Amino acid sequence: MSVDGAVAHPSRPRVLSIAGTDPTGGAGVQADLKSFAAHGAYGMAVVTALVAQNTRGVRSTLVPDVAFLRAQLDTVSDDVTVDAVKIGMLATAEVAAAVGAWLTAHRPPFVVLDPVMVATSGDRLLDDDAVAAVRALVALCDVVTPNLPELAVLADEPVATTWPDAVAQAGRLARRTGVTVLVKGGHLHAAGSGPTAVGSPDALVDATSVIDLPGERVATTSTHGTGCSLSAALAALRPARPDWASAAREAKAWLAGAIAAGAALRVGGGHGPVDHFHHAPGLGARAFSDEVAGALADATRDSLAVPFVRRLADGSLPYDAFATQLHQDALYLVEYSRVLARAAQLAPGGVAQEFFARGAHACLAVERSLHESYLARAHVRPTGPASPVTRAYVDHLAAVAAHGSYAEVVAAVLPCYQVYAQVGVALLALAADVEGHPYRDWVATYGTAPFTDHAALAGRLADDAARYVDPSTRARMVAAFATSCRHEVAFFGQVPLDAAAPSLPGARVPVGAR
Ligand SMILES: Nc1ncnc2c1ncn2[C@@H]1O[C@H](COP(=O)(O)OP(=O)(O)O)[C@@H](O)[C@H]1O
Ligand SMILES: Cc1ncc(COP(=O)(O)O)c(N)n1
Repeated sequence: MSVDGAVAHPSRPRVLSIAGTDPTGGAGVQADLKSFAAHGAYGMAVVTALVAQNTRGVRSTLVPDVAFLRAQLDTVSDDVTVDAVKIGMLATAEVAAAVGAWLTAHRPPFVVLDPVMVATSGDRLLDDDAVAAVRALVALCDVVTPNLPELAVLADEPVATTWPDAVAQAGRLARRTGVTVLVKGGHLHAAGSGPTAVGSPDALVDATSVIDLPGERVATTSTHGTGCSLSAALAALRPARPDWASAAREAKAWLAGAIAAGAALRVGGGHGPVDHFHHAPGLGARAFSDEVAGALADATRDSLAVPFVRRLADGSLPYDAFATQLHQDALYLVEYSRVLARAAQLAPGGVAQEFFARGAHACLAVERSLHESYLARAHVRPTGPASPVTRAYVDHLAAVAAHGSYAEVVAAVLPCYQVYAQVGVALLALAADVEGHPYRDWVATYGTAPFTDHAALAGRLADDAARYVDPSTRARMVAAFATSCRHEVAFFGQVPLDAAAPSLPGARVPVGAR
């Protein structure tokens, strides 16, 4: 008896695969477990046969003693409540009988049988003398999922060559056994009905009704394990769906996407597997912001340690030093605006394009207001070209903008938002302790919304951009971000403090993006 507390409702259906193996992961228990996970089920597996196979074919099969199979089955059911079962490759009559005996003793609520007989590669996976045992097992299940040749064997009739014939044959099998038949049309073309118009239909057929499950045919060789994956999806979905038809429709739609995405996996040179997780493309990917969080934290810490920033924090920074820095900032912003405009040009559209286009405009607006406010008040109004430090930063950004993809440009411009936001938040907290702090308003521009919101949104846009890039682009994104971080620190440290005049309190700052 299972002891896992059958009273409490489990967070996920507990679904068991009873099947053979495929070490290349496309069929058998390996495919079933992926299919279970892809549908949110907790997967378990009992192995009926060890199969040395790959996408090209089966080399050999080892069927463990049936006593060991029974031991595996009992080990599961003695401990775990099984909500649904998917049965696949049975290999021999003895294995089929042992599974039948276990099912009779421990009948889980939902049982799907994929009557595996021949692999996509053409290799036999069921002994000839095991057919009677599989037929006997059918009666113990809820749904059986034969392809056309398997349907013919179970019905003991010739292979159907047209789809209406196949559905009619499934109806006869359903009436004879009392079991629902999910008949699969993937073999229709091989059965000789021609490549046109038929698509890849399936149908859920019971004694009295036929539910069509139409499907487009995908032109691909990635069909290894399609039957395994479909039947496993059906078992995984059924405990959380109202009926078999809902589960089957959903499983079929998912499988179509999995087949279409299979070739991109680049697994094997024969009939490749399907992509069980095609519907979750971001799975396993680390967010770009998480990956560069260390570089951002280092740049923030190093910036806060720069004498210029420390004296900005305690309010003792001489005003002309501040003005000299802002002059460089203004020169920087004019060039940074061009790079943001490039990001807007390359952006996929929508929020990203608008964000960067607005940012490009805001830089020019802020540059103008810096001249009208802070710089106008300096004792000696700073003039002159960009410093080597400013130039180096701008050149780096321009190089990425000229040669890089959208994702790289976003990564390169991000530290300007994020280092300033983080430094701004820290400075604002420090400035709060200083009465009459002369730079409080300037600091607040970067340490509060909307600037901090803009920095966060820029981070999310970088995460979005990073999600689908290849590994080398991702590495260039990280490098561009890290380089910009170093330029940010150098930018804060570029004004020599000794030569500066005394501080001038009461500064006012325009609000806007940096
Ligand atoms: N080329 C294809 N395009 C779309 N769906 C397919 C294709 N080949 C098979 N299918 C679908 O995959 C599932 C398995 O079908 P089938 O190949 O008939 O069974 P099996 O894998 O057991 O031989 C069915 O839902 C079928 O409609
Ligand atoms: C262990 C095992 N079970 C089933 C299949 C059938 O695969 P397909 O779904 O491609 O017919 C297989 N190749 N290997």
